[in-house]
Amino acid sequence: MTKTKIPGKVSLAKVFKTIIWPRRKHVFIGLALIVISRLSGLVLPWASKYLVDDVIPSNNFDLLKWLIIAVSVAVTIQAVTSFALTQILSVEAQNLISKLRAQVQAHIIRLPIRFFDNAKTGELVSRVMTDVEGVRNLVGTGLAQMVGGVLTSLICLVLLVYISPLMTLYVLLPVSIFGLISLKAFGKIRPIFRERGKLNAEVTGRLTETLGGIRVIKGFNAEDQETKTFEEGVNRLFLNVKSSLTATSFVTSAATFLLGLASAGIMGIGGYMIMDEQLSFGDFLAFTLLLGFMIAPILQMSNIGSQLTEAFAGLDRTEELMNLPLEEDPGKRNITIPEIRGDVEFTQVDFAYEEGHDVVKNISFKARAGTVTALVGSSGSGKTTISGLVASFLNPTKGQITIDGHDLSQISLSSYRGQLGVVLQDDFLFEGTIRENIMFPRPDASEEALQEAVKAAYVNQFTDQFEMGLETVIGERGIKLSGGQRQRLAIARAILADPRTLILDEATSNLDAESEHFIQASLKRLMHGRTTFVIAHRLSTIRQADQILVIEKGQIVERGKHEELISSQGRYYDLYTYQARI
Ligand SMILES: Nc1ncnc2c1ncn2[C@@H]1O[C@H](COP(=O)(O)OP(=O)(O)OP(=O)(O)O)[C@@H](O)[C@H]1O
Repeated sequence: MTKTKIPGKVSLAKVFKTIIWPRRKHVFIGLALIVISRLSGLVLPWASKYLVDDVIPSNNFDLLKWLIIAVSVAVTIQAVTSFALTQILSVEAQNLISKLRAQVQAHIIRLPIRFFDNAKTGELVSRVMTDVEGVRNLVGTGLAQMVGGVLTSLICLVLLVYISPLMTLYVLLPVSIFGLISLKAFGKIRPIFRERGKLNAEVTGRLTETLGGIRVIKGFNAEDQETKTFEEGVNRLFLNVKSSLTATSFVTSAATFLLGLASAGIMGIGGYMIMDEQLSFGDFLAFTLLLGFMIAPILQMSNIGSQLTEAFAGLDRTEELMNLPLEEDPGKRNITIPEIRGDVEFTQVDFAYEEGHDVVKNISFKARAGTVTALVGSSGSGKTTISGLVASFLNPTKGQITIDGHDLSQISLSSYRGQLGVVLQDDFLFEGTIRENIMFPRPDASEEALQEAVKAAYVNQFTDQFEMGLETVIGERGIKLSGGQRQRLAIARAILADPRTLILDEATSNLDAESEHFIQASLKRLMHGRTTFVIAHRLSTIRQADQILVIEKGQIVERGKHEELISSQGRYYDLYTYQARI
């Protein structure tokens, strides 16, 4: 095989150790079956020799009967073994694909938020679903066919030599040339396959975004633009496939030509030898048939070779992802907090998305357990970044954040986030029922708890009017609900999750007075008794806050309660008066 020679992240040894060896039972059974299958396949050509040389000339009906029985048994064995082979190997390969997909998904979902800032969703989807598919060629019938093919070729070779060493020698020359050509060709194809995986992911990624943003695209009449971008993407994909097709078709044509040449030669040499009585008719017939059996797997090799190349290219890309370090590092995050009170403290915290460009600087404040801290300030001042630091989505580049006195960077994320709740502006709702969306952080919550949350967030105010009530399906991202309804649903979800610490990014949408009233009331209920950080846009929320932090250019420029800040007539007063962001 050519694969070991090509520089790549996944070596043949590693694939053998991690993918093939753990499935050795399946692979060995598969190989045994393929050997049996191929050996029984040889009975037919070998029987022809006896038919022509022994049965026909001497009218040997008894031998004819045995020959037919032998061929029928062999054909039956062949059929049964190839069926069993597919069952065992293909099923195991699909099983492996499912496991790998689950592993890759589990890894990706545990990568830090920063990874997702720089990745396209659709591209990641393609990496989970498509990149691992190639392994079916490693565990599935691809590898078995290849090994079986090599074996059949070798056995045929021995039989060919036995029949006529001279003709065999003549055949081996073009076959060796073909072998060299295909080795070279597959060396060229692997990088093309790697590139194809990348292109495929890019094109799928863009398409997913386009479909997700269909309203904006239609709103700006940008359909043509999007179609053009997509066409460019699929065209690049086409060019990639085309270049690999050129290499594979070259291999196939080379095979046809060289092997055709061999057959013509055999005709000549064989014909001459029969006339010269060095070779019997039966031998000639068996030689030609066996030659076919020897060559067929070699031809198949070009196909299997590209399948295996594809498998390796996909595994390379998967390996790249699996090597990315996870967000949760048990070596570093070794404090488990079973139950938090919710005292949060920032001490001289800096954070930069890009090295050297601090987005928040020297942030110090205390948020006592159960209090509400409102973050206000103009757009881009760093409010979301600070709340991301509280959620540990981001880690300070300098300074320290503590929860109940423990350094947040050392607390195990699962123990912390299990007690954290987030309600974001563009909240995550998925295709499913209202009930499923509310229960998703706590799928085992009781019906009473659910009903309580539904009431506390005034969700029943609108679900009662739906024919299906809580069982109403809301469409992808909650598209079938109004903005206010979506907010209430997200609040009900957080109430049901009952977190100790809460991050709330208030939606800015202007709602009618009644909706506004329900949302204010449900927010009040949600924030009660929890350490809350709220990026606040509602005056009512800000008035309730125990402390307001006014953020400008990543720094706290003012702090205090609403009345205090109004009376000091500083930045907050300006914001409040001009209603710039409040
Ligand atoms: N993922 C990111 N990568 C690089 N820079 C970012 C990223 N997210 C935010 N920034 C930058 O950090 C700064 C602060 O952004 P942040 O989102 O915290 O502001 P904000 O106060 O929440 O703004 P808004 O009220 O408009 O949501 C901005 O200048 C923004 O461009």
